[in-house]
Amino acid sequence: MGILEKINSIQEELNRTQKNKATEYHIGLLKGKLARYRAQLLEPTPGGSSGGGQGFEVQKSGDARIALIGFPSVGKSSLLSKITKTKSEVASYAFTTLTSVPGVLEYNGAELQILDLPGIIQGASEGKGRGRQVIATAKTSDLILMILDATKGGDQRAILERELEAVGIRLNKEPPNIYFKVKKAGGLKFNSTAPPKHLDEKIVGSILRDYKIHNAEVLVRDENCTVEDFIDVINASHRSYIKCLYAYNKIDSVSLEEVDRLARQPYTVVISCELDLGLDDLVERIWEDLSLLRIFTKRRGEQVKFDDPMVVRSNSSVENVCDSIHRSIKDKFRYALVWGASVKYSPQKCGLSHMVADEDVVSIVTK
Ligand SMILES: Nc1nc2c(ncn2[C@@H]2O[C@H](COP(=O)(O)OP(=O)(O)OP(=O)(O)O)[C@@H](O)[C@H]2O)c(=O)[nH]1
Ligand SMILES: [K+]
Ligand SMILES: [Mg+2]
Repeated sequence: MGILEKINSIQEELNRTQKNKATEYHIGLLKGKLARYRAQLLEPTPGGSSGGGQGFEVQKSGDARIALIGFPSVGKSSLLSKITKTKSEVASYAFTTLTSVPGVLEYNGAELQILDLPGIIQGASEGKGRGRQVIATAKTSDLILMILDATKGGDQRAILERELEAVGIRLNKEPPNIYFKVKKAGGLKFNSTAPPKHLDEKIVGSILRDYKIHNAEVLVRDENCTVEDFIDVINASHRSYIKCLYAYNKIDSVSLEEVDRLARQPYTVVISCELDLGLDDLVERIWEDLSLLRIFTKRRGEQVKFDDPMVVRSNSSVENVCDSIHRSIKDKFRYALVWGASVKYSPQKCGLSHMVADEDVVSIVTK
């Protein structure tokens, strides 16, 4: 049996199995197996073409990457053409876009790379259409912008989420709070800070045996962790935790009541590329979701250039700021003077580990 058939047969068995206390253990094991086969599917085959599918990978550029994901003809290319200077072909037929088309959105002094991609369809994660390549590209992004068609109701959103889930993308979720380490000997050491409600040593041990892992340390730090969370932790190298913003396009063609209903969904904005509605709000939400920080660097004796910020990721320290300026600056680092929201006094003398905040001014003092 090929991997795809194995995946399908497990999927069928999962669909057949009623969910209750008695089958919980069996379902957990099946899910563990499913994740193992899916991971194999994504491994590049030796000598052959890569299962993950690089295909049309574009060079990353700018301060962050945003991938446009959605069914065909929902308006991905229309959006790229609206919010960047790049023109991507727009047409009423499906699969107009056949490769990835990068555009640049300049906002708040940052350069954001927006990737227009071919439409994906149900079954994309198993290689339907160019789905596998599209999803592999989405996995490299800092934010997924899921474009949905407001006129098409139904479960577009859920179908796309399942396709992304199937290749290990986790949307708007933090990595599970479980410590996991494979050991050379000593069997399974299972511990938790508080008794987990949905996990126990028996299921954890069985899933690990299926992965041929016999010695490991597991510490569950959150009582709400599920079997799925534990499976994600074993497969951590295949998991990507990515923020997702949902944009319903074509709101010009539905009733106000429907627009209102869609706009109330979590992580959602409503837009019309055709009538230019909601696009400014969308860009602002993209910026917020990326949580980028603007840092103004100041050389000794010079004025701060407030029109030219340096952009770093959230949770950045003075050390990260140094690395963004120049690779070797850390070797000569004495201290940093920081003005702004991250310090009590302005300026304050700070070390490499000091965490910076949006719009801080940083001056590096070197030896
Ligand atoms: N009514 C309406 N139509 C729109 C809107 N935005 C795009 N369209 C139309 O939707 C159709 C598809 O637009 P595209 O931008 O090509 O869609 P796409 O998602 O890039 O399509 P593929 O590349 O084929 O996957 C075109 O006929 C557009 O004119 C909108 O806001 N309202
Ligand atoms: K189209
Ligand atoms: Mg397109």
